[in-house]
Order: sequence, then C-alpha cells, then structure tokens
Amino acid sequence: MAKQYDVLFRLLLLGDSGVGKTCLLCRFTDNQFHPAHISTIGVDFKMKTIEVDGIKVRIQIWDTAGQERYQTITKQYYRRAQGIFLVYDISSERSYQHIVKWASDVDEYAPDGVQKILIGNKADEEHKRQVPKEQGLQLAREYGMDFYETSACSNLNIKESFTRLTELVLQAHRKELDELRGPPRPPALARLEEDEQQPLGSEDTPKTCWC
Ligand SMILES: Nc1nc2c(ncn2[C@@H]2O[C@H](COP(=O)(O)OP(=O)(O)OP(=O)(O)O)[C@@H](O)[C@H]2O)c(=O)[nH]1
Repeated sequence: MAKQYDVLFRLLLLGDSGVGKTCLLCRFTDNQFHPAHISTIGVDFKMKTIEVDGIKVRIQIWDTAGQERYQTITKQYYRRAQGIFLVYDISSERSYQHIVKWASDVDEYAPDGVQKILIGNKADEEHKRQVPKEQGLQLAREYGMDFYETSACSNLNIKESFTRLTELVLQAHRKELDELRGPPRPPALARLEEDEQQPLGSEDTPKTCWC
C-alpha cells in the first residue's frame, strides 16, 4: 500500500482567548468558519496532510485554550511542538501586547529550534482595527519571525500561513529531509499516536463566511 505521508509534524496555536485560534484551525482543516466563540478547554487537535516541495507532510495541529486557567495544561504541549503560531487579533491591542508574554513562554517551554510565525488574525475587521499592520511587521522583525495578517472569516492567508510554517519546519529538519529523498525508508522524523477519528479537511468545499 502506498505511504500516506512521508513526515509528521506537530504545530501549536498560541494566543489570547478569542483571537481566533480555533477558527484558523477549522478554516484550514475543514474550510469552515464558526461565528460563535466557544472557548477551548485545555487542548484539542486536528490533522491535515499537505504536500510541500514534493513531500507529503502530515501535520497535527494543536489548538490551545487562551484562558489563563488552562496554562498549566497547555504548557505541557509546548515541548512536543516543531512549529508555533503566535496569534493576536488586529482589533485587540491587548492581545498584541500579550504576544511578548506568549513568546517568552515559548522560549521557556518549547524546544530550541522550534519554528515560529506571528499571525494578526481578523484582518476582515478593518473598521475595528487597533493594531496597524506595520506594528505587526515590526514585532515579527524583532523576533525574526515571518508575519501574516489572516482572516479565518474571509479565508485570507490561511493556507499560506500554515504552508509557510510547515516549510520552515521542513527546512529546519533538512538533514532528515534529504534522507527521505534517498532510498525508501519508513515514515521519518516523528511517529505518534494518531487519532484518525478527526476529519480531514478539504480545500474544495465552498467558503462560508458569516461575519
Ligand atoms: N471577524 C472575524 N471573527 C473571527 C475570526 N476568527 C475568529 N473570529 C471570531 O472570534 C471569536 C473567537 O474565535 P475562537 O476561534 O473561538 O477563538 P480562540 O482563540 O480559539 O479562543 P479560546 O479557545 O478561548 O482560546 C469567535 O466569535 C469567532 O467567530 C476572523 O478572522 N474574523
């Protein structure tokens, strides 16, 4: 039977409660948008396989609760991540200010060499904007991260940002990647307990945006 994927990575979504982490994930995996805010309890995850540079990458994306009371639980997931999204809401200056705190938690709990991307979500809410795009870019530059303004609602830069973080993780594991391109080997880099109950998304389903 043909291999279903070549490598498997874990990505993590971090940021204040309500910035749209769950919505980013649902848009990416299922092409859906949910207007209601149902706070994540602890952590949740979804899977999706994408092809980058001819490599089938299975990504397991962990969605963490932004609420303070779950931080003890969520921090336990940092150390197993290869890539991290730091997410703020462009209509919330406070969520942007808190990125410094999220980034310092990542420094403390995530492995060295973890790849990071800064996301300013809810870009469709221009009329409520509190964080200019330049401010996001500047912070990303300070941290040496890529930066995307996204909208889970209008499907702006969702595929692009998830693909970019996956590429960065692949680049960071270049050695193993080169081995993959050599003689056939079993799936490399990471093996883990998968929950195949989670639905795999399709980019072909029609967009829904109720905002
Ligand atoms: N306009 C707009 N609203 C969004 C967007 N993304 C999320 N939302 C809304 O923001 C609210 C919070 O979204 P969630 O995805 O639940 O936020 P979260 O960061 O996962 O929150 P916690 O689970 O509490 O950490 C919901 O009402 C979403 O519909 C977006 O891109 N644009």
